[in-house]
Amino acid sequence: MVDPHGDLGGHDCWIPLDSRAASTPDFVLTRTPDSSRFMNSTTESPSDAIATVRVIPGGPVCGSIRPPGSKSLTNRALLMAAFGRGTSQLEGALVSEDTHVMTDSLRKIGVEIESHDAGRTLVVTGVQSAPESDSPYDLYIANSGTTVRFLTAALSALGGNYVLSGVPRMHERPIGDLVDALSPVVDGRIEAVSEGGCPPVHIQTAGWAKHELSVAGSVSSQYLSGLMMAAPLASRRSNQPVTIRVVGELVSRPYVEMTADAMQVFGASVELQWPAAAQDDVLVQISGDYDAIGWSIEPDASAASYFWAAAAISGGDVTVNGLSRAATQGDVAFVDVLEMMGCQIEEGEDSIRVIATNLPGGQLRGVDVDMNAISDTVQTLAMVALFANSPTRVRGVAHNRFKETDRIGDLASELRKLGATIQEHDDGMTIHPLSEPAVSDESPVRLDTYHDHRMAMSFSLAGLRLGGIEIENPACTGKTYPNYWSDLEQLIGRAHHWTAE
Ligand SMILES: O=C(O)C1=C[C@@H](OP(=O)(O)O)[C@@H](O)[C@H](O)C1
Ligand SMILES: C=C(OP(=O)(O)O)C(=O)O
Repeated sequence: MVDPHGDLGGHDCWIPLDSRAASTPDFVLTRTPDSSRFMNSTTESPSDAIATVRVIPGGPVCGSIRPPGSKSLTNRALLMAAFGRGTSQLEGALVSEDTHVMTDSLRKIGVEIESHDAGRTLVVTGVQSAPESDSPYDLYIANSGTTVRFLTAALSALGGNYVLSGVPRMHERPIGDLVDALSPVVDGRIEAVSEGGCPPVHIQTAGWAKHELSVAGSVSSQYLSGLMMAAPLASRRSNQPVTIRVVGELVSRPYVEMTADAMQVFGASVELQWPAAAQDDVLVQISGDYDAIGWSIEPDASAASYFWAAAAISGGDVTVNGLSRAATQGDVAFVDVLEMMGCQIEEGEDSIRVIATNLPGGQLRGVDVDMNAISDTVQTLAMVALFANSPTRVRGVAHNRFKETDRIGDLASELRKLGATIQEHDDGMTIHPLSEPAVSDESPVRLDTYHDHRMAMSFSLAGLRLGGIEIENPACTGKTYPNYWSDLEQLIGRAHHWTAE
């Protein structure tokens, strides 16, 4: 028994991940040779695939971990390096489906990307002009919102002929507001062909002909981020700064600040003007171009939320390394919500530790919280809220209905299967404490994940306290975190239970 921090007040804690010598993960996801399915390559043969996983409940989770690189930063960095001047080196990149479809698409249109250290180091040589082709480039973007929205904007500014398509759910995820922003400015045509303005997206342009745009931001901030990152490509042609006006509400503001920060790291100049009054519009002015740089990518803060929540839910003590409150990613603010619920937060120079070992009576408090800025952590919070002593109201996340799945309606359905009382609201939900669980080792419950990585990772947290939770299609974490299950096993110090199809 190792006490990783030395002040755990008599709680039983496991050996911290960082100090466990030569531990071998029990679960490593790899694709089957035909790429059609995932399998656990430590125990399964290529013909098997994983059907469900159960996390075995136990005591407090204590230890430390460094999640893989940020998806949002990796896909921004890839895009800017791909169209920058010279060769950039990205360290600590995320290796996952969302970043794979970005690198794959960029390579397809002629961007040279060398991969080292199993994909965590990427050397990218930028291209400056539209690729030649008689027929459109077919780019597969799976269900990656960042990839389709960032590429749509950038490729329309670069010029060329492209079709971007993905999985069926991607063809239900809106991109109409971005296409409407681009249609009046492109020299050519752009169209989202599925009902309601959803991908596939068809692009055939010779770049942008104008340098003033308006975009709506109430469905996704990725439209504005995409336009901002595309602007330097358009400025090359016009030699004029680009001005973007956001009409109406803008969701997920920290991601726009992240875009501006990252663009400045790559040498572009960005002036972001936030409205002084509610009725004013957000205004962005962009000039300059992208230089080649060396950049080290932060660990993913949305992924970190699962480990911080594991401490809160289990009365444990978890340190996430590589992130501080000064991180570029807004999702580090998830620890503020845990603090409101009663957890103690300790910030190191390059780490954030969540301590829940000294909660009075082990009790978390329910909270009333606007999560518009940190909407990827709503599912994580919902799991913590089940174990609080009063209801939790989540506000400001109507846009969560447009993500990998309807993250309000579908989340409510799955929580109800566990016996929870949930009220659904237009802009969020109320989660009542789980007083009488409808799940146990004797009466297992199978939770659907809707191909949503965050559903799967969040449900694993409920499994730390409740026996019998079977999470279907655990491989869907591959969208942003292929090694989630083995990292969790190592952190909690016990193996999960797997079933094959
Ligand atoms: O810009 C980004 O990197 C992201 C923005 C957010 O999307 P919305 O702006 O659609 O909320 C977030 O949910 C997504 O995971 C990543
Ligand atoms: C919403 C998400 O991803 P995206 O919009 O980039 O597909 C997410 O990762 O939770």
